[in-house]
Amino acid sequence: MNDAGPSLFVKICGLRTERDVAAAVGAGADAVGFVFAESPRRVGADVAAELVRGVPGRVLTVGVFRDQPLEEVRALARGSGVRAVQLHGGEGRSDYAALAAEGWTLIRGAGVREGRVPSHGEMGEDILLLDAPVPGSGTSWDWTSVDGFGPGERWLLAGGLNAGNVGAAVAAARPWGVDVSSGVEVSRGVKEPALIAEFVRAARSAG
Ligand SMILES: O=C(O)c1ccccc1N[C@@H]1O[C@H](COP(=O)(O)O)[C@@H](O)[C@H]1O
Repeated sequence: MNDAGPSLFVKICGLRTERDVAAAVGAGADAVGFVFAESPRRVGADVAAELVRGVPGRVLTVGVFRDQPLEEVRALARGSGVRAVQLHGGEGRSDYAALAAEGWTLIRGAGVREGRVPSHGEMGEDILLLDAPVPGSGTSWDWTSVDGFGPGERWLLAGGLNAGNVGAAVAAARPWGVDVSSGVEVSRGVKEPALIAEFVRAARSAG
């Protein structure tokens, strides 16, 4: 995985077509996400596998799940060939431990409610993703409520980001990386290459 180093790690999520993947990879994204949870962005394992094959090794491929049985997560992650699993539901420590033992990089999606910011590593995740309470909804939250992550802690800021606000969000919260879906779409589930390029540029110049 690109360890981001001094520059901001950028993930583009909810890709559904070869055009989306080409736009994200061409713009210089560090990670691309494929949604297997209930969503207008949902893809099946076969479509995702085809898309994953077109992603260069320097880019982390991520499968996104929400409240799905562990067996289903395993089957979709294996079938698609993603290298990381992002969990957004009520999965427990034992689920994280089982998936970690099988070698996936684990991202924990956690909603920030009423300013309560979860701690990094509570479930044994590699990367914490702080999001709005409803993931993938394009809703933002109070980024200034984040305080106290150490420089070595890998956490992604997500929720309602776009090229116009990512600079201010990064300045306020100082994340390790950022993640976007709705903010690079022209309509729900439909990505726009120009918005992806603009987002990556804005994020990179902020971080
Ligand atoms: O995108 C979805 O539909 C989705 C469904 C279930 C879990 C997570 C989902 N997406 C994640 O939501 C955030 C950001 O979303 P947005 O930019 O506010 O639209 C991102 O982490 C996606 O991976």
